[in-house]
Amino acid sequence: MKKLKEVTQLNQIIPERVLNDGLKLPVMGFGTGGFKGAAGVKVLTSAMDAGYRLIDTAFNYENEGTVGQAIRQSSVAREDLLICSKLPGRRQAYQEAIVTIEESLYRGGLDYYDLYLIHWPNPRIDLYVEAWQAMIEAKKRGYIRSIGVCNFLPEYNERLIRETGVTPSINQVELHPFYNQEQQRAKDAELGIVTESWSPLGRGHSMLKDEKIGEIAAAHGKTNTQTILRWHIQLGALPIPKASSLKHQAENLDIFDFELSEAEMKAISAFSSEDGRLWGQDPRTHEEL
Ligand SMILES: NC(=O)C1=CN([C@@H]2O[C@H](COP(=O)(O)OP(=O)(O)OC[C@H]3O[C@@H](n4cnc5c(N)ncnc54)[C@H](OP(=O)(O)O)[C@@H]3O)[C@@H](O)[C@H]2O)C=CC1
Ligand SMILES: O=C(O)C(=O)[C@@H](O)[C@H](O)C(=O)CO
Repeated sequence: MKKLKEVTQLNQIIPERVLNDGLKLPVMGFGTGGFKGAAGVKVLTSAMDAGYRLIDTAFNYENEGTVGQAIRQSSVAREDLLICSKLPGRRQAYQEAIVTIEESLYRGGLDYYDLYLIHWPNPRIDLYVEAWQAMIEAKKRGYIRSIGVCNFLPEYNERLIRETGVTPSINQVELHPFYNQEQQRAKDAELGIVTESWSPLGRGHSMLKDEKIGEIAAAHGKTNTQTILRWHIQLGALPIPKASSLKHQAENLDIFDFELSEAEMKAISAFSSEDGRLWGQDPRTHEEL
């Protein structure tokens, strides 16, 4: 793997990678679930000003407006930011999906989203292919630059590709040391899809204080959180940690000057188990509307 430090450009804290449709994304983004209103705007402008460029929101977070307001207040130009939102499960029927994407744009006060993802597959309802067709159309209309999915098992992605000929650029899935998604990552990579890690820190899980991870972290003069984020990057996954204080935001950005060894990577991956999903959200059965 090319050392990430080598590909970092001037004035750009986070290195970039290229998606299968040519869109360039920072290798780490910023999660926004729960950041709303004036307090949310403050957190988000702080994150943008600190160096985060890829911002992850969703129709269902009810904070696309907060994200839009933060964009207008931050020191960063809109075109230098990559804003991602998501289509809720209850809006997967074709026409509803188109209108929802338009509504997402109005909520954010934006002309376009850089990325838009199907939030959950909800296979029982069986509308995700129709939703995908709407996303393809929304991209053609210029509402979205790049389209992807969340929580899609390999068979769901294969079906999208088979039935529409269009491969998602991103698959955002639960991924952290307790659930390292080894098979999902391999299959995403085979299909040319970048795996993004949601809840990359397990939402403040005890892994942030774990002694074994602490020993690895100490060997590099880093914190557990930095070590876990670095593990995501070296796996080839794209983490989107959330952090409410500038202290944590800055700490989480400071991960591009060290490299974990193969043994250290393996030791962190070894926390994982088959039932390691922290909230039991198996996309086969877990539905979100
Ligand atoms: N597509 C999907 O289905 C899903 C997508 N997501 C997306 O993923 C994003 C990230 O996941 P999320 O569930 O929010 O949780 P994370 O795994 O990002 O964890 C966030 C928690 O970690 C803490 N934290 C962050 N940095 C540090 C640090 N340096 N030291 C100590 N604690 C720290 C935060 O505390 P503090 O605020 O005090 O810094 C917060 O409590 C979401 O916000 C959302 O955008 C999430 C779930 C599902
Ligand atoms: O945060 C998200 O994007 C979700 O999909 C959440 O609903 C998450 O799965 C959750 O918090 C469920 O309790």
